[in-house]
Amino acid sequence: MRPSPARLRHVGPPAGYSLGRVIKVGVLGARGRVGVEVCKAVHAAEDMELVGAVDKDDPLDALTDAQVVVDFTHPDVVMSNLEWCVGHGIHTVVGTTGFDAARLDTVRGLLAANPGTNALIAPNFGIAAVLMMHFAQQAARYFESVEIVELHHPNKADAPSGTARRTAELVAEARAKAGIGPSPDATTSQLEGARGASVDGVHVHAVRLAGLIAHQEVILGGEGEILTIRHDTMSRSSFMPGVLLGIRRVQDLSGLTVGLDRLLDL
Ligand SMILES: NC(=O)C1=CN([C@@H]2O[C@H](COP(=O)(O)OP(=O)(O)OC[C@H]3O[C@@H](n4cnc5c(N)ncnc54)[C@H](OP(=O)(O)O)[C@@H]3O)[C@@H](O)[C@H]2O)C=CC1
Ligand SMILES: O=C(O)C1=N[C@H](C(=O)O)C[C@H](O)C1
Repeated sequence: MRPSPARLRHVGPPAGYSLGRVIKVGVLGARGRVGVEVCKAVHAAEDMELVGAVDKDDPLDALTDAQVVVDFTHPDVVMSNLEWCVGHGIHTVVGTTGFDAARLDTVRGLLAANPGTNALIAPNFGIAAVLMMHFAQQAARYFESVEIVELHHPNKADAPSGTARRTAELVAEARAKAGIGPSPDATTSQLEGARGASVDGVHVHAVRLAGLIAHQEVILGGEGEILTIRHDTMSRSSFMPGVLLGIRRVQDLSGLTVGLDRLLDL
């Protein structure tokens, strides 16, 4: 028998896990591009039951029976969704983007007021995307220059992407730890926006283009050479193994966990 690749070992039910234990799952954003995939994946999982599928203007009460709610909605509504779920003692797995340090602190406060309720918030549930971020963080300390280009479908609400923001934070953290200063840049005259947004000092450029799904390049430059780390999402089904892993694990976490990397052996 062919050995299963490590990525599959990480995403199936853990060894010793009883398939008799069915997790009741609700989905917020159920008619959205990702929400539809989540409903299909939960429905197909033997150890899960889809007990509520809610979209814009549907009553949240439809989620009352859920043990875990998955949220792929919109940065403008995710905080009130979280408030409702945590207030009802329901664990959450959140893919919706738009979380900065202040929002994460608010979530920590909500969870502290409802002990025993946990949340997993991840800017990207794709295993390859998580590895791309991890490799970028590892490489960051060896290069003088770094910039990030993220490329997405034109219906995306936020820019830059949550993944690009998080990658920039991780890269900036690694550079600071290694004592590397800002990337060299002698620009003195520019059209506003030409150099992208600065996230913790790392320049991030956002492309919105018909035909794309979700893609990112981290470009690192040093003496006479360039390293490009690129990730391409070819289908939104790629997020599902990570989402299912989050659903299976969130009940055993403690309070707030940020990033799918925290559930993997990286
Ligand atoms: N972490 C990850 O791996 C990934 C994260 N994302 C993020 O997930 C989010 C959703 O992405 P995507 O599926 O493409 O977006 P969509 O716009 O396709 O889906 C969002 C859905 O949520 C609905 N919605 C809006 N408000 C509410 C509400 N208050 N309650 C319930 N449902 C609501 C929307 O309805 P309507 O259209 O009527 O407004 C829509 O059907 C984004 O923030 C995106 O960046 C996306 C892919 C992967
Ligand atoms: O909106 C999307 O499509 C995606 N959003 C997430 C992000 O903002 O990083 C994840 C992925 O890039 C797809």
